Amino acid sequence: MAEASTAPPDQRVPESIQHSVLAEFAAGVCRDIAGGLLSTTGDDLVPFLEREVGRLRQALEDPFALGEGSEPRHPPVFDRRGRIAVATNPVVSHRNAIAPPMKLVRSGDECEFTVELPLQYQGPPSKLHGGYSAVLLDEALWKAVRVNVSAISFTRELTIGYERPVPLFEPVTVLARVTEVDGRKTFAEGEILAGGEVCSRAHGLWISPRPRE
Ligand SMILES: CCCCCCCCCCCC(=O)SCCNC(=O)CCNC(=O)[C@H](O)C(C)(C)COP(=O)(O)OP(=O)(O)OC[C@H]1O[C@@H](n2cnc3c(N)ncnc32)[C@H](O)[C@@H]1OP(=O)(O)O
Repeated sequence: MAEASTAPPDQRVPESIQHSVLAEFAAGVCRDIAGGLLSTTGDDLVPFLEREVGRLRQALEDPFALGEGSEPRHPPVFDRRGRIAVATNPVVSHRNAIAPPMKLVRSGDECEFTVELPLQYQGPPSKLHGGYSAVLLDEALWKAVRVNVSAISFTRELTIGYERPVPLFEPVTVLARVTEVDGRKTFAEGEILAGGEVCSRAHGLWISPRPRE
């Protein structure tokens, strides 16, 4: 049996829409298993796992039925050779089981995302782990920089203020915008909101690398 490759995805065999749909479905099952392992105890554990494995087995019996008449939930990105690029991003990619995934709902001067965090992101009871708030904000502010500045930039500084806990199990909004562009430096800010109230604020600096000599 072939082992899972650790090579970067662009070195793998070409993807199809159907493979992409199957992989996204499998990632969704993995997410449900990750959350369920934390909320399912005692005698409920075995039936829970059987159910989840059954969902995967059913999909594998007719893998391409999943894709019939449907588009991947995450529109495919094509590489320079016209192949589907595998989106590895650990915050927004539907194919990455670690990603919640956070969804971009508006893009422009301000970027808006929505996300609902299950139990595997818990810090305080029923609240989001603070480190994960920083992950969401890093991604959102980076996206605002990416949309508004042509050169690719990387996070140089990120400051987070935690004003209220971010709740799990309900939709929260993440907003981000650029505040200043100064040569290779771009400053951005943003917030996580729940029920219309700001829970966390972030500001930071993104820098595009110096052009190679
Ligand atoms: C294919 C891609 C897909 C990309 C896909 C990405 C997916 C989304 C990821 C989300 C975003 C991330 O997490 S990105 C990953 C996390 N970040 C990283 O790994 C970045 C690691 N850091 C770096 O690689 C580097 O530090 C860079 C490239 C960011 C900057 O390098 P550099 O060019 O050498 O920078 P440096 O000279 O130190 O600073 C540049 C200028 O900024 C000034 N400066 C530095 N800090 C500050 C500061 N706090 N406030 C004001 N100014 C500052 C300096 O004085 C200098 O001014 P002057 O002398 O010019 O006047």
